[in-house]
Amino acid sequence: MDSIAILGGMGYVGLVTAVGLADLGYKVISADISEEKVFLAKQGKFLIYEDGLEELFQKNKERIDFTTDIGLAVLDSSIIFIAVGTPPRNDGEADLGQIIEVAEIIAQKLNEYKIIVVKSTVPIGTFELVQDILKGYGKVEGKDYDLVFNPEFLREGAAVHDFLHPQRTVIGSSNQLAARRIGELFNTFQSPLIYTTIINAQMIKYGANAFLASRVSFVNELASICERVGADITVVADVMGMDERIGRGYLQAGIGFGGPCLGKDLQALVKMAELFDYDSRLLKGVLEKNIQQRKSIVRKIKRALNNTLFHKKVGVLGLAFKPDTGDVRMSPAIDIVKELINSGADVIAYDPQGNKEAGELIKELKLSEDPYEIARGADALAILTGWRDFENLDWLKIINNMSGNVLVDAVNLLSPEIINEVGFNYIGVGR
Ligand SMILES: NC(=O)C1=CN([C@@H]2O[C@H](COP(=O)(O)OP(=O)(O)OC[C@H]3O[C@@H](n4cnc5c(N)ncnc54)[C@H](O)[C@@H]3O)[C@@H](O)[C@H]2O)C=CC1
Ligand SMILES: O=C(O)[C@H]1O[C@H](OP(=O)(O)OP(=O)(O)OC[C@H]2O[C@@H](n3ccc(=O)[nH]c3=O)[C@H](O)[C@@H]2O)[C@H](O)[C@@H](O)[C@@H]1O
Repeated sequence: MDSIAILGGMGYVGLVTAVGLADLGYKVISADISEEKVFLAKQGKFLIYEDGLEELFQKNKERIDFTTDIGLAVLDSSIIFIAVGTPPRNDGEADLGQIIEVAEIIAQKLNEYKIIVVKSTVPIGTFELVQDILKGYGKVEGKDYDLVFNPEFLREGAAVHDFLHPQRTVIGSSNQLAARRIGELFNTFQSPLIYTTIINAQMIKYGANAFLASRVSFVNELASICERVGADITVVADVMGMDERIGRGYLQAGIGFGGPCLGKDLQALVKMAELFDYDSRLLKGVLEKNIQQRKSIVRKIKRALNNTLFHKKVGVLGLAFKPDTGDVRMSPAIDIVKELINSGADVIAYDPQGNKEAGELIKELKLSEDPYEIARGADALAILTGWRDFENLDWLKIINNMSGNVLVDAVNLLSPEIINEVGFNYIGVGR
C-alpha cells in the first residue's frame, strides 16, 4: 500500500487531508516547518478547530506520523501531497515561495519514482516552475516523478465533512497512470472523479472560487439597489433562488466575502488573466463591490450616529470571517473594526471563537468574553459575523445595557420586526 507524505501537513488543508487519508486506510506522514504545530500535534493537539477533526484523528492516529523533517517525509513516501500556503503578494499575485521551498527539498531528496500531487491552489505556470526545479537536480519527469494537480474544494468550518463527502474530485495530469493511481485513493467516495489536464484543473479551482465570490458581490449589488428602491433583498434572493437555474447558494447579502481564499484567489485570477493579456473588468468589479460593501457598513453605523464616530462607543458582535470558525484572516469584520477605530470610535468586540486571533491583529481593540458586556454604555451595536448564537441573545437585556439604540446587522441575521419591537433602530443590508 502507498505511504503518503503531506507537506504543509499542519495547515487547514494539509491536516484535514492527512487525517482524511488515514481514515481511508493509508499510512500518512504529515510534515510541516512549524515546530510548534508539530510539537502539539504529537500530543494530539491542533491549533485549528474543525468539527469532527479530533475524533477522526483519534480513530486513525496509529496511521499518522507528524514531523518537521520534510526531507524524511519525502524519502519515506511513494506519494507526496503539497498543501503549503499560496498567500497573496502585495500586487495580488499568488506568492509561490512555500511551493518553491518544498519543491527544492523534494528535488534534493527524490530517491525513487514518486507521484507529486499539488493540492494548494496554484496559478498557471506553477507546474512548469516545479518541473524546472526538479530538472535542476537532474530529475526526469516520467522516470523519477510525475505531477498531478488535485485541487481542494473544502470550506473552513465544514472541512472534515467536505473532505469525506466531496461533490467531485478533480485530478489533473498529463500522465494517465499517475492520475489513475491518485484517483484510486479516493475511489470509495460516491462522487464523480474527473480526470483532466492540469490547466483545466487549475481553471476549475479558480473558476469555482471566482464564481462563488461573484454570486456574493452580485447579491450585494442587488441589495444596494433594493435598499434604495425599498425592497427586501432577503425575500428577493430567496425567491430568485427557487429557480433551479439560479440555485440557493451564495445569495446571502451582507458584509461581503472574506477569509483567506475567495478574495486571494480572485485577485490571483485577475493577475493571471493580465499576464495572459486579458483585462478582466467583470472580476475586478466583483472585488471592487466587495470592498465597497465593507465601507458601506461603516457608513451605515456613522450615519445612524449623527454622522460622526468620534468618541462614540460601538459594540461589535462577531470578528471571524464567517460563523463556525475562529479564523479572522482577511475578515471583513477586521477591516470594519479598524476603520471604526481610525475614525475615533471606542470599539469593544466579542466573538465566540475569534477573540484571541483578532486581538493579535488589532492591538488597540478591546475584547470581552461576554456579549452583554460589550453592549454596556454603547451608542451602537454592529453584528459583523452571522453566528447563530447571536439570534438567541436576550436583546431586551442588551438594549437596557446600552446608552443608544442603534443596531447595524451587517449580515442580516436578525428579524427587523422582532428587533424593532424591542426598541432598537434596526439597520440591515438591502432591506
Ligand atoms: N483553507 C482552506 O479552506 C482552503 C485552502 N486551499 C488552498 O490550500 C493551500 C493551503 O491553504 P491552508 O491550508 O489554508 O494554508 P495554511 O496557512 O493553513 O497552511 C499552510 C501550512 O504550510 C506550512 N508550511 C509553510 N512552508 C512550509 C514548508 N516550506 N514546508 C512545509 N510546510 C510549510 C505552514 O507552517 C502551514 O502549517 C492554499 O493554496 C489555499 O489556497 C484550498 C481549499 C480550501
Ligand atoms: O479555496 C478555498 O479556500 C475555499 O474557499 C471557500 O471556502 P471558505 O473560504 O472556507 O468559505 P465560504 O463558506 O465559501 O465563505 C466565503 C465567504 O463568503 C461569505 N458569504 C458566503 C455565502 C453567502 O451567501 N454570502 C456571503 O457573504 C462568507 O461569509 C465568507 O466570508 C469555498 O467555498 C471552498 O469551496 C474553497 O475550497
